[in-house]
Amino acid sequence: MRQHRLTDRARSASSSSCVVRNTWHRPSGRAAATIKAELTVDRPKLATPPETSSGSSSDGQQQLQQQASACPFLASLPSPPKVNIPWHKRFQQLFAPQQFQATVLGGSSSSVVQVDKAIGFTNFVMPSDPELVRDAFAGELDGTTLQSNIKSFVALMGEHSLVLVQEPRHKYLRGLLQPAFSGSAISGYLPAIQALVGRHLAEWEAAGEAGVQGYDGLKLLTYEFIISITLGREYSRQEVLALSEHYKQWTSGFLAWPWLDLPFTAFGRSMRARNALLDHFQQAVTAARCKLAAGQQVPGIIGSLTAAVDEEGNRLTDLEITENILLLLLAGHDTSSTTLTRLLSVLHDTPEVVQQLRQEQAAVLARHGEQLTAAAIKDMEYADAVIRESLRLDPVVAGLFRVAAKDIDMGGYMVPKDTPILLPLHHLAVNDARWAGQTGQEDPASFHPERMLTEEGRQPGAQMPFGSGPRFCLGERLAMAEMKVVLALLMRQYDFSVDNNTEWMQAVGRVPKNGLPLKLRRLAQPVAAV
Ligand code: HEM
Repeated sequence: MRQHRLTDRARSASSSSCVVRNTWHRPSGRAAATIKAELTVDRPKLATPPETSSGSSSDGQQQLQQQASACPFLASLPSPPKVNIPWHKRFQQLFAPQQFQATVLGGSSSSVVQVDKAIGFTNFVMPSDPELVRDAFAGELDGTTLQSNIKSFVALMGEHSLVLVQEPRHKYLRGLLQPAFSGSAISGYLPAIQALVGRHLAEWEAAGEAGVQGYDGLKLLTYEFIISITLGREYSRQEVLALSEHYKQWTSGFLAWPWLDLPFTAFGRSMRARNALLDHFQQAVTAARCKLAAGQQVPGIIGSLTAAVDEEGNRLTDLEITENILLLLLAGHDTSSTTLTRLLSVLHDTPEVVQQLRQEQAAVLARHGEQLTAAAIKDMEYADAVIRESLRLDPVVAGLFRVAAKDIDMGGYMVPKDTPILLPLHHLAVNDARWAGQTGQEDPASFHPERMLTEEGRQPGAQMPFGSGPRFCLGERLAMAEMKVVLALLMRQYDFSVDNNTEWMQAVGRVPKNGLPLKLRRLAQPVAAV
């Protein structure tokens, strides 16, 4: 069905006419043609939004007060239909975001809904159309949306953190960080990644029948990975564990009350841990700058960051580098470990997928040899599909917030300036229209990597596990390379089993309550080139 979507964007607010840029939403989801139209609109009566129910409307009589926009066109639009979510269900937002999103969107066929404030919880609008979600991501570039910042997050991340700075500073900073994540940079990290993953697999094998806690093992692996690839050297286990203690203390502050930065408060302890991490990174930056000054190469992401220079010859300051290394620790650690944990769990139950992965490795070995080069990683199409399919069913980042930077038209509804916009990434991924109505192996609820290899499956569809727009995950290629190295080395040399008899709890993504006990046995006949 052809749907009309007016996005934004009042230019003149003072008269009864405003210039609006119209975009027409095509069912293909491709970027729409943009036309400028001069609209002269009589200010109509303000619309009262229809109310939809999640089965729990407070009194069924509530009428939303539409906030009037200064732009007559925007003022003529209705507010998104309201969904009433009882207070106790609002906690799902924290502990079961996927269920929360289904609760909010389940009862409405509208492309956008709104939810009121509740004690301790913000109000927000939630778009259910993937193209509106992409627009909200992209809106940071044309000033219609902003990244949302919460106080504790700003204090703990630091004002130079890429994830917090707003446009146009964000674009500038990202441009300086980008080379550290280019194809050639990742190619350079691959030998270290292969050696590191090989060491961890050998340790798990050495645990024999006692096995290891798979989730903890993967967390240690991805932590060591991000520390050593970022700081450009091998770290001893002792060093990794010491830094990991600071990391845990630091991240615990994200849930703490952020106004009392004192030694005995959780937030204060978290800030101390942040400082300890920054001190460590500062020493590494100083050493890297000395090496660069002496004309030596500095390996790792830190080498790229200390060498980065803009068109006018400006470099990143020490604080910009150290605060962004802190961000990489956060962005690149739990995300990959949770995805890999889910992967081990699902592969345990799908031996036919394991078999396919092994066949692919036999072919990759034949074409590229033992070394996992950039070409070999690129050649692992099936492993790529397996990871993307796992992220479809369980995107680690279940949802993200943005804020309306001004009054905007979202799918034909008026969303006032400063309204939080909750982007339901999990709900979109599992309800992707590409697989709707399929049955058997292809049922949308089934793990079926082959769907990702079809022409349709190669398109992004409603799946955005790495986000979209100007803040699309900077580490996506590095994360995919890391996860493919783990899959490749595991499949080539080992048989494995996990204890899947567990509940999954919400943390950064869903994690196993039982720690996912894991046993690794070396294959009697390792996968060989064919
Ligand atoms: C499975 C693994 C990963 C997933 C699912 C993931 C997901 C995401 C998502 C959804 C965003 C967008 C956030 C937003 O729009 O506000 C993001 C941003 C980001 N990610 Fe990842 N990520 C992963 C791994 C990594 C790794 C390994 C690194 C670095 C080593 C990394 C670095 C970043 C950075 C720096 C940003 C901020 C980009 C910006 O604001 O411009 N990520 N990631």
